[in-house]
Amino acid sequence: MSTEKAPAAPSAPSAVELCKGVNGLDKLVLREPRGSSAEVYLYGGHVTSWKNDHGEELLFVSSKAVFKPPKAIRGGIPICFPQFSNLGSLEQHGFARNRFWTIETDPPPFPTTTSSKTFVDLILKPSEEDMKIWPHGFEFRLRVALGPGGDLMLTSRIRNTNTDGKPFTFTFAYHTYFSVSDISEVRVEGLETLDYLDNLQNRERFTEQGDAITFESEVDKIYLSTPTKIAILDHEKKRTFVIRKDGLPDAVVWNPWDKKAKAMTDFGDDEYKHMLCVEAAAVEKPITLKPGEEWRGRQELSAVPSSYCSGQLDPQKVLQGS
Ligand SMILES: O=P(O)(O)OC[C@H]1O[C@@H](O)[C@H](O)[C@@H](O)[C@@H]1O
Repeated sequence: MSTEKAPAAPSAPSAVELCKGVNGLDKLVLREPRGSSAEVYLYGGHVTSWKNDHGEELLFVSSKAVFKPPKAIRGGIPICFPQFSNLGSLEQHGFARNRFWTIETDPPPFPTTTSSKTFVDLILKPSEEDMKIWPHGFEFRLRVALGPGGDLMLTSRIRNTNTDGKPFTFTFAYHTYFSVSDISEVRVEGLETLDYLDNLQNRERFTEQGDAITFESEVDKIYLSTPTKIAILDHEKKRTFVIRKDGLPDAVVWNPWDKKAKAMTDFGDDEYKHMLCVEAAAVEKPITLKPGEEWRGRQELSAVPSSYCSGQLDPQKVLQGS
């Protein structure tokens, strides 16, 4: 009887790899066979890169971003939790974006199975220090997945693990920085005629006009009860980003423009021209969870050639002649 081992099958390159990023911080790199990729830092549970199958970067990260705690990384997809903006007693946008998350190898099953095989599961639990500023037990599970066609999917599951019987309340946002060629050539579709709170005018409530949103000055608005699908059309790049969201009724639209850009130390003076934040969020109606309850909020991003998506060139509409 031969004791020789059969030759090992050639191993495929690992779809998810843990390596060192800027300043030696741990990051995970997800790769899809067709070429798309994503990067996630354990610091902040923060997606810092999403590339299509041509290797083009789709997210904006500032050239001046500081990859050093306690500063949150400027760009990519910071997670705002348990507080959006300054709507509470915590630091701006909460603390999840500047804590170290851990990899969870065997998370509780998802109610629906995703088609993606390229994903990573992270978890954040409060430290003793966190409990002093926000006295609640929670488990925040984040799955970052890359679809076969290059779609980037983020699913958050937040569970109340309080043992004192108390509920807790939070606000939330996926603070996504999209990379755009020229902000003055960009428009956002899906928010027309909606009500919004204007952060630049004491969060006063206004109603958006009927046209797609375009940009010619600073914008900082919280659109309320938005549709599940929002599109960002980048004419120069001939690219459309489609945001699909679930459990996140609001959408924050932010561009700091020139003056605020200059005031931010971790943001280049002219970089506002090349980014736009459209943030799937739950802000107006905070989420309350009783002990044992879990909330789920999901965002799915895709980047498609514009001609397939803009209202006028929708192939269905062209076929129907409307
Ligand atoms: O500088 P930060 O804390 O990352 O926040 C950036 C911006 O984030 C947006 O979501 C807010 O609406 C803005 O008001 C804020 O300026």
